Amino acid sequence: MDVPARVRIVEVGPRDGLQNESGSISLDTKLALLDDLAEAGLKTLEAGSFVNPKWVPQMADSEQVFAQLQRREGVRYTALTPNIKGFERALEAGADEVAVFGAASESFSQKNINCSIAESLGKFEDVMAEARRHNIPVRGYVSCVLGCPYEGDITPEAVAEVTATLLDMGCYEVSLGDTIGTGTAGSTARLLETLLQKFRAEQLAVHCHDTYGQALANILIALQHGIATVDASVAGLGGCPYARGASGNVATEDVVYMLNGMGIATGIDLERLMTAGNRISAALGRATGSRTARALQAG
Ligand SMILES: CC(C)(COP(=O)([O-])OP(=O)([O-])OC[C@H]1O[C@@H](n2cnc3c(N)ncnc32)[C@H](O)[C@@H]1OP(=O)([O-])[O-])[C@@H](O)C(=O)NCCC(=O)NCCSC(=O)C[C@@](C)(O)CC(=O)[O-]
Repeated sequence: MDVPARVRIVEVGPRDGLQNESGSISLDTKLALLDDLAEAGLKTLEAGSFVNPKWVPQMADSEQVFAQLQRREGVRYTALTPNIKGFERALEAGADEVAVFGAASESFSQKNINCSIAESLGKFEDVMAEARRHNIPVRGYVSCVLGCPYEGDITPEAVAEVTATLLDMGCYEVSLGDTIGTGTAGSTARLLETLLQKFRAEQLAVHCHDTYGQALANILIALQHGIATVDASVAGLGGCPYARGASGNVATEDVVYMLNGMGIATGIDLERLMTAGNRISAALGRATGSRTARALQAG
């Protein structure tokens, strides 16, 4: 299959990237990051999450983030909402889109959102009904699609089952989370071959953590299977609080560099994106996790 001519990048750095940081990050730093990312041309920014602040304290100020962010024309500011309480908070805050997040692993579901997969899907139905009433698009996530920190291997059939339920209930797209980054080109291809017998490529996105250095290879496989939505995190920020040792998402800069080289359009300015990555890395007191940024800025 031909690779897509254009790829939409969903920037998850402000949420997935920052949610696991233990030090305090000022509201101004978060707002500057969102502004820098919009300036670089990103059109979908996952700006925060409306979860229990006791479990993910770094996202406790998501209301303030939404209240104070500098909205840009054509940019969608999105948030995670695990249940109706989260949805109500997101609605009140003015999120343009929300995401429900399930898992293909029972153990991960319990650790992450404190309920079974079946219970989580019931909660997402409630979110979906309210979202429909308010015309808010809902994205779905499935975590652990290529491995679980507690259960090990996960079958493509288990992923297909949760994906089907999320799409049936009205998610416009399902993002396939390789939460601990154990997937390889081989396992990604096997997963997608199963999923694409049931779903269209336009219904799927990939969300690759780079823990084992496999993310770009897995994204390339996804592109070759016609998938045209890729999640990424500027400067490779992040890690999942419920998956010990998980590194950040693939760095957005690295994805854009690869796509530029393949002649695939993204609408993103790599220089400006690196500026965004440098600023947030400096604010966090560390070097960027983007190999592209490190190489292009060396010397
Ligand atoms: C899901 C819950 C909320 C269930 O939490 P729970 O404890 O089962 O909820 P509950 O309904 O039993 O309520 C208990 C307390 O939580 C409060 N509560 C209940 N819901 C909310 C809410 N929405 N916002 C704020 N507060 C909430 C509720 O009000 C109550 O407060 P209390 O009466 O004790 O003071 C909890 O387990 C939680 O917050 N978990 C954190 C989940 C999370 O953010 N995980 C990280 C993101 S997922 C991820 O990173 C993976 C992804 C998406 O990137 C893809 C990939 O890489 O695979």
